[in-house]
Amino acid sequence: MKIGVIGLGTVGYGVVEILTNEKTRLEKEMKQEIVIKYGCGLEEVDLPEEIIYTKDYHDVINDEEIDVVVELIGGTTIAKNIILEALNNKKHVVTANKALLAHYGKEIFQTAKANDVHIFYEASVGGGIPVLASQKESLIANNTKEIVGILNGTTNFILTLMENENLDFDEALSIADGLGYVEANPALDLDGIDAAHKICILAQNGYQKFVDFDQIQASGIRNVTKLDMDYAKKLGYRFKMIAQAKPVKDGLGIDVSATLVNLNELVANVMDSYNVVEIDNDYVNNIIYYGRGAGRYVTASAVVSDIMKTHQVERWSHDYEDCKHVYPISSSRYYVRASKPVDIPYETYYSEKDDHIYITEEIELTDLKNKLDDENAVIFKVRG
Ligand SMILES: NC(=O)C1=CN([C@@H]2O[C@H](COP(=O)(O)OP(=O)(O)OC[C@H]3O[C@@H](n4cnc5c(N)ncnc54)[C@H](OP(=O)(O)O)[C@@H]3O)[C@@H](O)[C@H]2O)C=CC1
Ligand SMILES: N[C@@H](CC=O)C(=O)O
Repeated sequence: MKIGVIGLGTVGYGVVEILTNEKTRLEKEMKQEIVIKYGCGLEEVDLPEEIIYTKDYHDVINDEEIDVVVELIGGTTIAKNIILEALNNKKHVVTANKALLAHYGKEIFQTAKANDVHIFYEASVGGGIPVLASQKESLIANNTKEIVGILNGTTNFILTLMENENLDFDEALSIADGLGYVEANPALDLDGIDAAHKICILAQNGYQKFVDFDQIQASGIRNVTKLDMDYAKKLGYRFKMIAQAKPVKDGLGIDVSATLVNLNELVANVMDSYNVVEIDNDYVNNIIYYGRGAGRYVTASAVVSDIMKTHQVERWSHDYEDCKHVYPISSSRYYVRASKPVDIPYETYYSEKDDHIYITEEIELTDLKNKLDDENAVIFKVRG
């Protein structure tokens, strides 16, 4: 097997390290030689001497000897060209690029099929957690009822540090960045877009439908304050950025939002950069995947497994229909902080200083907003 790794940053360099350190064991397992022929990056890094360094990805995708191209530069422009050109050159592709797959998955999967080559992308969801392989292989007997998860390590890490270390938002973000968790554009993490990319990929594979990413509504954690975190805790809840997908009417309900989760729920206790994915299935019922969702070796672990897979298994099928509609999931219980008492259906009421805190009964968001005579009221979803 001859591999070219394009992108030698956090994940790409980790892939080179793991493949180099584990070469003997992996070769024995795969019963073949495993060679990284190229490392491609914009700036030269320290590579083992047998690996050819190049700045130009064309060297990799046009080399007839290369059979696996590993795309780890991120983004949706050059990365898209790399992947489509590599597939059209009959190379297997491995990527961690969730943004690209959420936006252009259909075109990419169809190009792989047309060229009779594999594309694997386990690292794109949940870092090192083998959740996509489980969906495509181990859970294939089941129809998926619901997918719920914490899918972004950066925001979970920030929420954890804000709560446990009393750090402010920017301090926590800077630590997450130093640990290699944060996207090149941090807004993707903070505004829930990265989690939306991941729930889009999980929903596609779970419901065998291509989802139009632009129809997904996502919000992030920028509006979560220490004040609301403290009130949530007093009422027995913790803030988590929850991604959710389930069948709704003639399509799928998909949502990403900062949500108060009951402390008795397992999801509420997933801290640090850990991710969790709960998949409710019709035969095997609820299955929970838990592990680190971001970081060099965590992510590189999934990429290396996928590289091996290109030489092991049948191609994953992506013969999906288009999902007709994506709906927001707006019927929920809500946390409301208002500056005066309000007339809404509620389960719990708490008041401190000038704040009036409610946990509502299940209600449609528009009905709740209509009933609230307070434009400045703070509203978050509640779970559990
Ligand atoms: N970090 C993580 O924990 C995770 C990352 N991912 C995904 O993995 C992918 C890589 O992420 P990550 O390693 O963190 O990103 P980095 O920014 O650390 O690495 C990307 C590397 O690609 C290089 N690069 C950019 N353009 C080119 C090009 N045209 N040719 C060659 N190299 C290029 C960059 O160089 P330069 O810096 O000079 O621009 C950089 O070194 C992304 O899709 C990301 O979303 C997925 C799961 C977890
Ligand atoms: N920025 C992402 C990296 C992994 O996907 C995250 O924080 O989860």
